[in-house]
Amino acid sequence: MAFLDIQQVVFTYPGRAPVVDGVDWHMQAGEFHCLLGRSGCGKTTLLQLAAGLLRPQSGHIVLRDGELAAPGPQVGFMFQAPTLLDWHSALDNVLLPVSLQRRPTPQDQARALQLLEQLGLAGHARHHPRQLSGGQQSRVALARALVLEPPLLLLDEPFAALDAITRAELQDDLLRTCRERGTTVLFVTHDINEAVYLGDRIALMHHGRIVDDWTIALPAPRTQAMRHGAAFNDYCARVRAAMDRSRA
Ligand SMILES: Nc1ncnc2c1ncn2[C@@H]1O[C@H](COP(=O)(O)OP(=O)(O)OP(=O)(O)O)[C@@H](O)[C@H]1O
Repeated sequence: MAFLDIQQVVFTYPGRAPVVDGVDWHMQAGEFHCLLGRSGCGKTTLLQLAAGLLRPQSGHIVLRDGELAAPGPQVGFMFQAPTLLDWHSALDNVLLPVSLQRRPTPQDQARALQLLEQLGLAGHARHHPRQLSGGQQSRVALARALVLEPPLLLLDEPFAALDAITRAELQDDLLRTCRERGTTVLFVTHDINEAVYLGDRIALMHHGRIVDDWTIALPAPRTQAMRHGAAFNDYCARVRAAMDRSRA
């Protein structure tokens, strides 16, 4: 059985045609999948369904062996904007999902500090968001999404606002951190290059449906040098051609 099983899911906002229109998608534990598609095709809505933030009108979303009914500690999120609390330190921002449930223990603090360290922010735990760069704020948001050690991580264009170099660094940090923890990741992006670099699989969404998908057989761990190789660029060209076909 799949770790995350999206079965024939349909979702419609009131008064509109279905935005998610019969999606089937299956992920095994520890896999990293990218969801790619043009603006407005339904990617964020599908991610919100997978998070339990929206309920499908028909179909099922099964996480491990239970139907997903509501958001919970089994799912971590990160969205495009880091949305940190400016009056909290980086460390307290990372601990926020814990603080909302109970008083953080020394073990929680140690885990949050370890995440900050893994993400290259060891010296910034006491800094406030306004004292951090955009890339550093995104790292804090990523650590916050991981602090409860969710087995499933849902990411919605988390690096879209960053410059290319910072983005590439964060992609490597994300891959390493999730590999070390065995986290299963569903990652929404517009960027073909990003999807090929990160994904074990890519799903292409168009008008609420998955219209194409690819298994990316590049070696793991990914290295920046792979971006210049023939295999990488061949995958990018194939995905690009499918996106061009799905323009209508
Ligand atoms: N709360 C809402 N109420 C009504 N319609 C909505 C709502 N949220 C999204 N939509 C519509 O549903 C469609 C899909 O939106 P969604 O945000 O899922 O697309 P997306 O693929 O993530 O787009 P983008 O890449 O631009 O973020 C769009 O046409 C959007 O206008």
